[in-house]
Amino acid sequence: MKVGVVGAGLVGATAAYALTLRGSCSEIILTDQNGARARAEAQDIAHAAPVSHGARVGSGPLTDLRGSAVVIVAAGANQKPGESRLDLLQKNAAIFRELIPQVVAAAPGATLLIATNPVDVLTDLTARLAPGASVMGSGTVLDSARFRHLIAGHAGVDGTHVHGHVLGEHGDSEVLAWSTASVAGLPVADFMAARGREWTPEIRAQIDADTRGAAAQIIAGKHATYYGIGAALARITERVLGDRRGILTVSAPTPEFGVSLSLPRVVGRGGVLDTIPPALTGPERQQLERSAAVLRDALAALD
Ligand SMILES: NC(=O)C1=CN([C@@H]2O[C@H](COP(=O)(O)OP(=O)(O)OC[C@H]3O[C@@H](n4cnc5c(N)ncnc54)[C@H](O)[C@@H]3O)[C@@H](O)[C@H]2O)C=CC1
Ligand SMILES: CC(=O)C(=O)O
Repeated sequence: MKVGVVGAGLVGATAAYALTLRGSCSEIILTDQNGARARAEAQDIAHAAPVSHGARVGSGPLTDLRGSAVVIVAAGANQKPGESRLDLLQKNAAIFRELIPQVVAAAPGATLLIATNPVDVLTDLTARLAPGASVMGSGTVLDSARFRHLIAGHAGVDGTHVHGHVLGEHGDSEVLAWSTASVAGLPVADFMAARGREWTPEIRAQIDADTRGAAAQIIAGKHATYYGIGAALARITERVLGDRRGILTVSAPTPEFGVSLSLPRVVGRGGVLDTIPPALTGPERQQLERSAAVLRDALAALD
């Protein structure tokens, strides 16, 4: 039940904090090229352990990842205001080419959970750099949470009872699969009608814009996003550690599309156990094809 975190910046440290508060694992090791940062974050998070679930939280070099069942990779540059995730590709790919072989050497057998952006293309790159390893990206787990949160706000209910998937790229071309969305088992429009809530094409369009634009809005306000992704990474990790077989829209190499992207997948011990083909409408399927094409172009730019 040991989890490694590579990159102890805002995302890596927040994931470690979420794992600690949720009692997701018994040991967490933070590692970063900035050793002082990793040490300080580990020390700070360790102080939350005795008042939560008692996880052992430490820091060290990459070799200390040995024995990790899951290694979360959040090392690399984040977006500056106005930058897209794909703008980070060449910079973060260079980091991954050096880093991933060292991670695999230190923690053979670990499931590698990629968070660094552009997460889909870096998931593909990691799968190439670590042949045979279990590799997935956090994909659109965060975007699906944003989608559910926004629907829940209009429905006037707790977001855990809202279901709905964002598919494709974790990025500008992502697809809000409205046909998969439901509240209390009802299609969203039916639920809103049953509760007498306002539900119009304009509200749907605003939810689309706010889901797609959430990262840019938050980055404009505070330079980075980390709480949502921290919780999402903890949840994905728990599904692997506990072999929970949760359905999550993680990113993984997908032969049908020739690239890593997000689809609903069964996640348990060993990572992605199965992919559930979503029943999409024609226009949703076309959007998904377009999103895959964006990612294929980005991947080709790496070669
Ligand atoms: N997948 C998702 O949904 C999300 C992904 N992200 C991405 O996560 C990544 C990290 O973002 P932040 O934590 O905000 O950035 P940050 O700048 O706070 O942290 C990045 C850390 O990576 C470390 N690092 C860089 N190169 C390294 C190397 N070779 N070895 C070890 N450590 C190295 C840096 O020292 C730094 O501590 C970015 O690419 C960001 O875009 C951010 C939010 C959501
Ligand atoms: C930064 C990023 O990828 C997000 O918050 O969605």
